[in-house]
Amino acid sequence: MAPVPSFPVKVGHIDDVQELKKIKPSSIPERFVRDMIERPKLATVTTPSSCSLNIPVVDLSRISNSQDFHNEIMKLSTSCEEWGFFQVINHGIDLDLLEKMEKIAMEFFMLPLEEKQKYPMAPGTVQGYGQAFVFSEDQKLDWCNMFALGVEPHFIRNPKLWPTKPLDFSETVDIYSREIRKLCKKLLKYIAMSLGLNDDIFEEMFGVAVQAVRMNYYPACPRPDLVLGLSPHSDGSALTVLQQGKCSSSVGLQILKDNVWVPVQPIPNALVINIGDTIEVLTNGRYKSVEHRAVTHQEKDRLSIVTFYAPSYEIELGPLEELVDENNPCKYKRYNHGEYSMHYVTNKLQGKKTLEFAKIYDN
Ligand SMILES: COC(=O)C(/C=C/C1=C(C)CCCC1(C)C)=C/O[C@H]1C=C(C)C(=O)O1
Ligand SMILES: O=C(O)CCC(=O)C(=O)O
Ligand SMILES: [Fe+2]
Repeated sequence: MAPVPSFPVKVGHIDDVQELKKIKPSSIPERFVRDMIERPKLATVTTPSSCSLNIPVVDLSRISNSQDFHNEIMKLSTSCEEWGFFQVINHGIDLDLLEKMEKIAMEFFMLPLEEKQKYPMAPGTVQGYGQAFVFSEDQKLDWCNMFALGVEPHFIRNPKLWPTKPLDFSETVDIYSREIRKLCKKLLKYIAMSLGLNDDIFEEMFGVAVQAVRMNYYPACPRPDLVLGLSPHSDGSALTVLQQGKCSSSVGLQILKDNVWVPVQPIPNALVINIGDTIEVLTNGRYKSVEHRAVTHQEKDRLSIVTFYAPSYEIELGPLEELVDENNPCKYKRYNHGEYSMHYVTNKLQGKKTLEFAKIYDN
């Protein structure tokens, strides 16, 4: 079963940030204003050390070339261990398709509010148009409009939430998702190789993988120093593939490395990949599901298109025995992924707190 909370959720009024921007309020509504500790530091005051760091870039064409294979797989391994994030170039996905996906996502967000509200995200759920992960009336809100759809397997789809406008929206999401699915399978093979495991291990274990797509639209914000585009979180997926909008050039994604928020500089035509909680658990913490967030910009808007790729809800998982020994004692319990998904989607985004579900604390 797809994870859906069964309890009633009262979230209060949630302002649509695109509409807010149009009425130009004299101040930012209180529900969006973050406590001091959470507020992002603007680029001008970001420490120089964090600015000079860049997440690694993995070139997939080098992995399929026998001469470069070893070095590139090593780079993939270091990226997953030290960063939990990397950008892939030469990923093989048709650039026109990426562009088309960006175009239809943008066209959707530019529709009148009444049209978008035909596909509402019900309080406490994660599919449709609105704000996900809001569970109470006093919870702070993100400066973001989201539109999310379950894609695979088909039973997680809610056909009522697939828009009829723009006309080619659903077809494009389907074609795009098929290509991203192939990429995820390929990446998981390489990740398995980088760990010295059988390259089919994840594919065989995952069953029919769950796949969802979320489009995040962050309008420009008059006070980016007070708000967050997206709250800090780690992803509950095995892998996440993130496409940053080309038209919107603002840098918005930040990852937490050694306690510093490091901005991810978009590389044209690259895709950002991050390790999700499932791979952290399976690798017994060797590959990290890293906390990340999005910030907004005073003048520029930003779009991101995010695919979550995860095992079937039926599977039981825990650290792979090959990655547990006396030097690396088992850090996570075994659990059912459907239960983890339910836990993930019924809790607010709060850094790495959701993964506490699986942690063993006594070693
Ligand atoms: C920040 O994370 C998410 O929005 C998210 C949601 C994914 C989903 C949908 C949009 C539709 C129904 C399925 C699913 C829960 C996957 C993250 O996805 C992660 C979280 C879990 C758990 C997971 O498996 O993928
Ligand atoms: O917009 C971004 O860059 C971050 C999106 C993200 O982390 C998510 O949707 O889970
Ligand atoms: Fe994320």
